Amino acid sequence: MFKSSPEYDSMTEQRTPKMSAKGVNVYYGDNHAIHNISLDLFRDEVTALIGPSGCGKSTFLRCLNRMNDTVASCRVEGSISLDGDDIYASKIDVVQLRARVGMVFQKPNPFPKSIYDNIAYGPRIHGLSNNRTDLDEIVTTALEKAGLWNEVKDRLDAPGTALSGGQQQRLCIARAIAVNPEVILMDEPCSALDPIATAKVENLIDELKGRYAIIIVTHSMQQAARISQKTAFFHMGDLVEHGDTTEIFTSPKKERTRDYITGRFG
Ligand SMILES: Nc1ncnc2c1ncn2[C@@H]1O[C@H](COP(=O)(O)OP(=O)(O)OP(=O)(O)O)[C@@H](O)[C@H]1O
Repeated sequence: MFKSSPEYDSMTEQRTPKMSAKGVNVYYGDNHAIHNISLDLFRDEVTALIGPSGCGKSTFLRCLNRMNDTVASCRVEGSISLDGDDIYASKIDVVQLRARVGMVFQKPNPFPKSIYDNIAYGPRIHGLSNNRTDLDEIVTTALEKAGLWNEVKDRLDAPGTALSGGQQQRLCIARAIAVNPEVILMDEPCSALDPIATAKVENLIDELKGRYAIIIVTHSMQQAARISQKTAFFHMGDLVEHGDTTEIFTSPKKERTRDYITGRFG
């Protein structure tokens, strides 16, 4: 369905974005929620979306795997591509798209199934395993990558919902990983977690960034500074500024960004 593309174009010596948004506008009925957003997202990088409540961070994030399709009043204009292919094209299979562009939500949401079946569900419906041995391997690997294997290996049949909040969130990350995504979207993945569980998820994000493009919505500027390489600052539906995280936090170019990061509003 999609053509594969190199991460790096040796002719132009430029990195090819994994995903690219161009002129994206989103409306909920008459509410023009985000305005003309253009942003490139790269593999091997964590991009943090920051900004005050209601500025459109989650709306933009949800456009990247068409989660907004589920909101009846929502209209998306502009273009968003994955490896150069328009994800809003009519030929696109949205279930496949959401496997390639996985999502982790604010509140851990394991299925009411065993730990094993939480992970095995996606690979089963996407036909990624031919037999139980393959499936066992996928489950083990996903739990290892999510840093959860040692904590759950002796109780794979226990319900996912019986894990602690932090473990549940890592289970949800393992579930996203199990279907071989290329991009992982995270919508405030630590906001329901305590500081220790947050630190584990942040370490995990850092380990995962070498394999995926990760885009994370966070209310915490400290978290954005700790875990992201790129930061995009949204305000009232505008993408005000985007660039290297260090630069955004130490020498922002726009006054609105400066005011936000210095705590003048937000
Ligand atoms: N499902 C929805 N239906 C109608 N309007 C919505 C919906 N989701 C978001 N909006 C509106 O879109 C605008 C942007 O909201 P969004 O949730 O994207 O902001 P946000 O920056 O992620 O906020 P927060 O940090 O509080 O989660 C707001 O005006 C909000 O009321």
